[in-house]
Amino acid sequence: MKRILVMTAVEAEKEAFLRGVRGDSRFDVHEAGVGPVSAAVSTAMVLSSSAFEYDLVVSAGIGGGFVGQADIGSIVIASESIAADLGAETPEGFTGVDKLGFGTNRLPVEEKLSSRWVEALKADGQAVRYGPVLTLSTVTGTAETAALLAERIPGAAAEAMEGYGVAEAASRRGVPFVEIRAISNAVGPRDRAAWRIGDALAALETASYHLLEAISS
Ligand SMILES: O=C(O)c1cccc(C(=O)CC[C@H]2O[C@@H](n3cnc4c(=O)[nH]cnc43)[C@H](O)[C@@H]2O)c1
Repeated sequence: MKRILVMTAVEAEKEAFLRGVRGDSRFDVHEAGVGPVSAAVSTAMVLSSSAFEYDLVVSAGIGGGFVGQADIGSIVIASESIAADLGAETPEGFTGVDKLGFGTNRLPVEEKLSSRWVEALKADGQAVRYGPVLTLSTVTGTAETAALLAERIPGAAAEAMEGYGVAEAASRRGVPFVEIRAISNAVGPRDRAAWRIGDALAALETASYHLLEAISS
């Protein structure tokens, strides 16, 4: 693999990723900003202006883990990226754009690489989960919303705010996509005191190191 574009929301995530890949020159890491729109626009701008042809686009950062799926400090590698609030509120509950007939709110990942990444992390004894990662414009802040999301998307492992935007931009250019989330908090009642951002950034650094192994195997 010759050239990999990595999009993080903020600088702290970018720095953690760069530490993990030991400055490997195949990686271009950019800050995308917080949220799906900023992430999509930033990714599209890099892809359209870069002198490089990228072999892979990665959305990397911290995220919330669904209780029972991904503990704080663990890693989630996305099995798919889901725009979980892209749709309509109806009397029967949320209906996604796919069911409304307006396209899709699920985008695929590069599965072989994602699986190799999971195996490399497991071989190193890291806590890792392979499952759907939700992209939302609003951070879940109640147990009720967390339960609704988990019911609507069985197996949902993590939520964040950028992955689907990055995936959409990559998809438009036909570039394979993967997403990694290092878990900083539990999805549910808002409790900023419970965040473990430092632990999540350390996990993100470790995980990015194992991406080196996954792309080489
Ligand atoms: O103010 C709060 O209660 C709160 C709780 C969790 C996350 C936030 C953020 O503003 C984080 C935004 C930033 O970090 C990613 N992230 C991390 N945890 C989550 C989450 O549980 N749900 C969604 N995004 C999360 C996200 O990708 C952003 O880049 C505030």
